[in-house]
Amino acid sequence: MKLKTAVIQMDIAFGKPELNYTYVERKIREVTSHGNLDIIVLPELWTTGYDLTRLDDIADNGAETSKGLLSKLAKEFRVNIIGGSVAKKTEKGITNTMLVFDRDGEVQKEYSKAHLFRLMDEEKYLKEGNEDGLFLVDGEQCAGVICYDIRFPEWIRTHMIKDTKVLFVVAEWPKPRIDHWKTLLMSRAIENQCYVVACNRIGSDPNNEFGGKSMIIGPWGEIMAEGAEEETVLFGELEFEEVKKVRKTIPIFSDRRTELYKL
Ligand SMILES: NC(=O)CCC(=O)C(=O)O
Repeated sequence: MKLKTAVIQMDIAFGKPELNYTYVERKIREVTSHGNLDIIVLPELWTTGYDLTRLDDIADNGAETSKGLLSKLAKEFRVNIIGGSVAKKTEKGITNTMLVFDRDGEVQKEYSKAHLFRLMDEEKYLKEGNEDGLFLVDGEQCAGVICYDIRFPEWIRTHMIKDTKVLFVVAEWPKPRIDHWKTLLMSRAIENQCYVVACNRIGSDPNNEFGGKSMIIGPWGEIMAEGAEEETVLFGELEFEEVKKVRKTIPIFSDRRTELYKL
């Protein structure tokens, strides 16, 4: 089975959810008009950007508005949507939450960022998640994590030992560390022998310039598509048989010596 995937690398209007909703709807209508797509991926915090000091006013209550829009589009175009993440207002606080929809527009997963990034003050305004990022896409095991999460290989590995074939990464990764971004994504793909589909934003906000370089990486570590620093859509086909082949050639999952690993 081959899944045609589109990664929407976009700018985000700082603290202006309405503008971002309009933009994302237009963009999804545009990419789906190019032909049959199976998966669409959006970046981190695409409704608000990192306007953290105003989150009390602009975070999405229960993520209901974001869910309404993405569910409608997923159903209309019969496409899976890895809906980046949004600032979700809950009774316990605001979370940075990934929303995943299947082709019927049903929510398949909500994953809240487990590792909050202090360099961008996340811990002051957001509550961390405590659940895994596992979900199925068309019946195949996938996982999703958010930006800084990729610096924790042990967190990613806990997802990968479930025979997970694709790791989706949604991000707002700043330009000064874009080499880390690329190296970390490549490493996660090679060490887990999986596809990595990573969506970063471009543009800037009052505190950061973001680096783009969204990527689709194959299970052998090959770069299948890479964005520049401008608005773009990356396309790639994910073929689950490829993951099986790589894992058979170098069987790292069965060669693991977990009795030696003291974490
Ligand atoms: N939004 C984020 O989590 C950014 C993570 C980051 O920049 C890093 O260097 O890690």
